[in-house]
Amino acid sequence: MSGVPEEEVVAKFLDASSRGDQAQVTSLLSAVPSLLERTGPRGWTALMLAARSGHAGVVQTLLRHGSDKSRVNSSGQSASDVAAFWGHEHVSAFLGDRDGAGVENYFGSEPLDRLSAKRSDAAWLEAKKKDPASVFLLFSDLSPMLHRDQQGVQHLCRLGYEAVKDLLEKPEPVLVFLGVEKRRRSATATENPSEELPAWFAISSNEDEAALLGRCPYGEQKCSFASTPHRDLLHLTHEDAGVLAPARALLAWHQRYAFCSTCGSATVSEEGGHKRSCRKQQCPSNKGVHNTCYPRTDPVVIMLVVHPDGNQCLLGRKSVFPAGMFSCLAGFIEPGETLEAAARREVCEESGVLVGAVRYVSCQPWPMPSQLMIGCLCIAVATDIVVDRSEIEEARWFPRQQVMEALLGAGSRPGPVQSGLVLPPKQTIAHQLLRHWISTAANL
Ligand SMILES: NC(=O)C1=CN([C@@H]2O[C@H](COP(=O)(O)OP(=O)(O)OC[C@H]3O[C@@H](n4cnc5c(N)ncnc54)[C@H](O)[C@@H]3O)[C@@H](O)[C@H]2O)C=CC1
Ligand SMILES: [Mg+2]
Ligand SMILES: [Mg+2]
Ligand SMILES: [Mg+2]
Ligand SMILES: [Zn+2]
Repeated sequence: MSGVPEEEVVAKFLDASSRGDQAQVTSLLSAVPSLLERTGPRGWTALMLAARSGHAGVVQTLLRHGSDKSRVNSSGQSASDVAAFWGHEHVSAFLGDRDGAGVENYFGSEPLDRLSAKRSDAAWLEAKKKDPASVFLLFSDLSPMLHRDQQGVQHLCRLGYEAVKDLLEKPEPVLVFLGVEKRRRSATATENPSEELPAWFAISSNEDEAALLGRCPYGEQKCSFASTPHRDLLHLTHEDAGVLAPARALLAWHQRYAFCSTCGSATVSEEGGHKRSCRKQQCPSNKGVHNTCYPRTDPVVIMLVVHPDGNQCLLGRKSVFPAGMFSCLAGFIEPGETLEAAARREVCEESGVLVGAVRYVSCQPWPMPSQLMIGCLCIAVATDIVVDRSEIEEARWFPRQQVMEALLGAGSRPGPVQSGLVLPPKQTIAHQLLRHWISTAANL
């Protein structure tokens, strides 16, 4: 058995994978390694077939041989999607990927341990600020300083204490303690478990941007400040995006809450930048429990509404979207409202469609400036569309096939695809809700 494998061998290999016959899978692979990525009907690989039947041993063998877990079948489903649909959680655990597509939403990773108890320990915070191992992220008007590495990947610039010392010495610098690095699970035996890992801070400055770039450790040519946050901040690594989300939301809050909303006096930053208290001692906001001194997070519900026929979904477009782009409907949750009620109200207000069941799927911090996007899948009970033109320009039911084709075409940047439909990029929860629907619909 050498050269291009015969169809018969391919069929035997795919069949062994579906049956969970690990011995046969291993022996066929060692004789013909190129079998690994061969596909059967509708683009199903051995990995997808093993995942569908929950054969963890075969899945691990195929992954060890280098099977590509990001590959999708002709319906746009990955092996991880298939395993999740059939409830094989033990299998989807090793098929999950952390860099974009599945399990974790962009802006949602938590690479730092927030250590909230240390925020009120002024001496500890002071020592951490001066620690040469500490990392400072520098922001100018809510834009972080970024640098591009040789592979073209964008990172947050990590500055040391010496580079920002003078900014820290200014009266009341806008500084936020973000947390300390998490200990890596593969810590070596020589590592001291009680040793503290580097602390991270975000600092905002209104100094001239060119002067700030001069502080960059990578050389000012390689660094820049993001000019269009909604676009430029979507191209960081997953971990950097997870640090940026709280940093930007907190700095935006400091920028906007310089005065007490109860009495109008100036406020002062406390607790490592996680609280702003009124300077006037007798102010009611300084007594009892008040939410005026804590950073705000605005809950927004975002819905993928599915037609009762199960084969179409409702998408809308705002007039500011790029040509051809449609996305999930979304709206702020109002005080005293459940997320289910908000989902039904926003869909009805914006499109006239009536929603029945609402099911939570996943959420995403959205630091522009401080929303928490709560993603739901909804089932429509009345499908006539009457658009509220003051909120959205158009809403339409899109067939599953068209969404699938557009998803396959939607990379990290929106771009026209054959179907004419442009979807938001994979870093948005809107995109992930669409993927979720496609992967849990027919053909599995
Ligand atoms: N990550 C993603 O995939 C997506 C994120 N979004 C975000 O969700 C947010 C909300 O979606 P919209 O359709 O605009 O909401 P929406 O349908 O509730 O309409 C927005 C209007 O609601 C009012 N409003 C009520 N509470 C508000 C608050 N706390 N802050 C600001 N405005 C408030 C304002 O008049 C505003 O113009 C957007 O700002 C956008 O940033 C929206 C869609 C996709
Ligand atoms: Mg609305
Ligand atoms: Mg809306
Ligand atoms: Mg609204
Ligand atoms: Zn006050």
